[in-house]
Amino acid sequence: MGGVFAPAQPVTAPAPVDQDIVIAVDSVSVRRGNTYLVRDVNWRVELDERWVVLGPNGAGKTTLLSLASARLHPTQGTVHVLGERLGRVDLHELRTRIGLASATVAERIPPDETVRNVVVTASYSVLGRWRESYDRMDVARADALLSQLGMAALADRAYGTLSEGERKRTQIARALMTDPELLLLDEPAAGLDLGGREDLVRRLGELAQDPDAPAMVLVTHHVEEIPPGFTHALLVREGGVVAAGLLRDTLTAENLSKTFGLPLAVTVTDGRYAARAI
Ligand SMILES: Nc1ncnc2c1ncn2[C@@H]1O[C@H](COP(=O)(O)OP(=O)(O)OP(=O)(O)O)[C@@H](O)[C@H]1O
Repeated sequence: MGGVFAPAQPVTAPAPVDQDIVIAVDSVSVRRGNTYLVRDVNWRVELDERWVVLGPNGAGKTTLLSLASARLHPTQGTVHVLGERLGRVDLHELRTRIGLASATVAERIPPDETVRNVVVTASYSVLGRWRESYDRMDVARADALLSQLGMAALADRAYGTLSEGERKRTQIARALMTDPELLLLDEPAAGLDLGGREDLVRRLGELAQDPDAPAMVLVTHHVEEIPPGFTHALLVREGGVVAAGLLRDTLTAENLSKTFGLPLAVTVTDGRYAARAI
């Protein structure tokens, strides 16, 4: 893929952390009552990195993504996103610099909206077509993104008539519409059949290997869904970090077994991971 991404933008706001650091999570806990959703987490994501966040149900993955997307404040510790400290910045403005595709965002897409409008309206931070017309450049960008994601032929279809795989690709095009500095994908392959998953993994792999694409964080339960070109992994269990770092060093049988709480064997073939119980 290539062509629709502007070269990576330097972080312009005064940065209390290193400007190459896109997400800085320092000693962060999120608590609701007596329950820790995440506990004492440290995590750093740099500009040119593509991270996968992996862990079982309830491990705290979505909570971490909510912090990274400036939708949640930590109970303890500090979070910087794109050089801005949560709690000291206009969250609405910060969110316009972040692309997010998640089930929660998807639920709010009107089913009768055309695919093109679902994508193009991201420029105005609204869901649904509230304006009568859009700049031609916005429409051209939306069409270019839809084309990259294999959705050109469906641009005029109503979103509600799409298959699950087509919806996921539309959501990703929408998340990329504002040329974000950070792209967050929460379980993008959930609910897809084998063909749909493989198609999406291939497209995300192409995106991951585009040097002009934004920093990326992808949440998943399955190592099979890690696109080639992803560089780092954060393994979480019960709100805590089991291991973090370069994918090849982190995604070991030992770490994965600890993360999922059962003995697992891990294989890598042509940049694709697979895991099975032993
Ligand atoms: N408001 C809340 N009050 C109490 N517990 C909560 C609240 N929100 C989330 N939790 C709990 O925090 C834990 C972490 O939730 P989170 O959604 O971050 O996990 P996850 O790793 O994304 O899970 P999944 O893979 O199932 O989506 C879960 O056990 C969840 O039930």
